[in-house]
Amino acid sequence: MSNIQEKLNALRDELREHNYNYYILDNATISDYEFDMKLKELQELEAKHPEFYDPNSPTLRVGGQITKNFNTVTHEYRMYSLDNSYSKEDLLDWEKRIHKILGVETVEYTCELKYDGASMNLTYENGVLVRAVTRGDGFQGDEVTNNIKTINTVPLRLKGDYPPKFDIRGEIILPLDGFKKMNEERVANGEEPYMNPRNTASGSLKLQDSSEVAKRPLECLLYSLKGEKLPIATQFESLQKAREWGFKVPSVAKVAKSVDEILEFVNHWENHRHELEYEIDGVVIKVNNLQYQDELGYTSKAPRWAMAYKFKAEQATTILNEITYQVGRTGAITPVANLEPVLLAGTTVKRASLHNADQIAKLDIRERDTVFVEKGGEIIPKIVGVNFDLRPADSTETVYATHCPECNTPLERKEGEAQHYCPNATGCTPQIVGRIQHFISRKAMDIDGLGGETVALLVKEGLITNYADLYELTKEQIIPLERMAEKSAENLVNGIEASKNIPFERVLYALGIRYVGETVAKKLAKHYKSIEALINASSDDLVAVDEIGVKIAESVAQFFAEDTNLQLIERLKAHGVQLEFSAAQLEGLTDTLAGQSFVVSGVFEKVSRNELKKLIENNGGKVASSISSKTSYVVAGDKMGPSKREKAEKLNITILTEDEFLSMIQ
Ligand SMILES: NC(=O)c1ccc[n+]([C@@H]2O[C@H](COP(=O)([O-])OP(=O)(O)OC[C@H]3O[C@@H](n4cnc5c(N)ncnc54)[C@H](O)[C@@H]3O)[C@@H](O)[C@H]2O)c1
Ligand SMILES: [Zn+2]
Repeated sequence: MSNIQEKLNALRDELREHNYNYYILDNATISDYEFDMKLKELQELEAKHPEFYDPNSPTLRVGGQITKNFNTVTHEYRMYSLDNSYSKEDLLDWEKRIHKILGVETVEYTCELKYDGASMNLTYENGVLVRAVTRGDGFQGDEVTNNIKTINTVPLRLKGDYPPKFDIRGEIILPLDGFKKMNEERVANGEEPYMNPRNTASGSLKLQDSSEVAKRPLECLLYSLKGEKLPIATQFESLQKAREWGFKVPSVAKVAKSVDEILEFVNHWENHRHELEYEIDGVVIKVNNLQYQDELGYTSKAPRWAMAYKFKAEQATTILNEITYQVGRTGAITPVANLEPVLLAGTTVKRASLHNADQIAKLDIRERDTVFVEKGGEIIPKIVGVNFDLRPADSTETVYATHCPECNTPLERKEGEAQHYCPNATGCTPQIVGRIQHFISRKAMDIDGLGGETVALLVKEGLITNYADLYELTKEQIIPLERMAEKSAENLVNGIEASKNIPFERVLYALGIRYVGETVAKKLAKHYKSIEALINASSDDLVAVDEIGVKIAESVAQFFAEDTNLQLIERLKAHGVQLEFSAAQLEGLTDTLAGQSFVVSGVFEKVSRNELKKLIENNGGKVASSISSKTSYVVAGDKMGPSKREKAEKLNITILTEDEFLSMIQ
């Protein structure tokens, strides 16, 4: 094999690997810019050496794939990628090509934002959403209609003068605010935060359980119409129409009449991108006239009538002074890069997250290295690479911490987990403080008059070492503390007293059991009704509870296997904290429907649909949203959908009337 051919093959293989990491694993290992530069290198090599043509080259194909987890659907109109440009010269070249093909002197363009998410094709027939399919390899994609239906900004029914049948394309994105909230919740539950909004949006579409997708604040931004004889003449008009029919189409799009006007739009958004509620990675420029678009057509991978102008991720170069380690409330260790301060995306950055030991090893990051720092949608900036040319000659490989920086206990790492842990839960200060801070937090015991800093102070002064100690604090102990006075001390003690009324499910969440977030705590509380019953449940019992997986079950069982935890619970109980359902909560709760799954459809007479669902759950049953072979009963009211009825009959599932259902729980 010739050298050139070897090089071509190596580049193609490398890019295929990156495509796989990016589209399938949602876990890219190089920046988009680096990827684009490598792709460009391959393109140029291939152009010089047509003798090594490969129809499967990454330069000729859309990078994604279909997965085997969903129905595969062939797109009626192929979904393409976009060509990239990074400079004015690139744009001028493109314009020249367009003028030449069309044989005209001036062309109008629509400039739009390039939303950074996952592409989606929606099919509407008679104003109703019938199908949602991912881009896949461009020819075929995964049918994810059920997942897409959970997104509020996807209209299920259109309004206005929509065409009888058409496809519309858009980007599924996760707005920054929602992304931040999801991550805060994950961190509070002792889980690792998601890397960035794009990966999380794209990963969400691949979930098998649409009720999980529904919990994520995804949005769909639309940008293109496809269909036969659509009543539109320009791209700009199609955006307006789509908006009228009920789609979410950002209103910033502009018509430009020259490359200079395009660049004005580009520059504006490069500077103002941080004011948007979601991430963009550039601008998309499209020939406005649809007739012209037809004439220009497509290359093997992208339309000739459109061009992406990509922003480079905002990057800075600086020196990594020191790697330190932070200990979280669950004992999880996070390595932190302490940087020579540097200006990035409008703020001074001094620290960056290094995620875990694998990440450090993968990028071969060392102290005193010159590193590239990027800030995307992440809350904390991250290091994306090292400038190896500037590495000091006496540099040595980073040896990950072996002992806890706070209490010097040897760190542990469980099989299959990325994070190291300090196992010294009861003797390691940040874990002690973190657990108490979690206990008092708003969604947990919500203790008025007590904040995170005061907790740290109380621990430092040796007044408390666990959350049960809070209930033994006296006003006299608190008054002498820094920034405390008679009144604030009184508020604090009253706040602690009042927390004794917080219901059991929130107390359970407050205990800070790993993986037991708000939702899981509610489920467990409802199922077991008292801490006693929960303590006596084995890991196997726990797994049998609906929606409790092995990971959660083991974590719960392990928590209650520890004597120190049991002692804490005894003390909480003695102080009057709610460790079981109250009489009011217990009222109306039974196990009558345990193990049965219900689908509710139609309109009811005696109870509302929501009340009906509540009755099912309160009696131990499960409510599902769609009929499957796992459904035990369908409760049918007036106007039950004919397709649901048909499906239930086909699967031989008993259909109950409202009265029949109510008599089951009498
Ligand atoms: N870092 C990596 O390892 C890696 C690997 C593969 C791909 N990538 C990145 O992905 C890019 C190639 O990806 P691609 O083909 O998915 O897409 P792309 O991001 O280059 O452009 C095409 C996509 O842009 C989206 N888009 C957003 N707003 C749009 C708008 N207003 N109008 C039209 N389309 C809009 C559409 O989903 C469309 O499919 C590469 O250039 C690279 O930057 C990175
Ligand atoms: Zn420790």
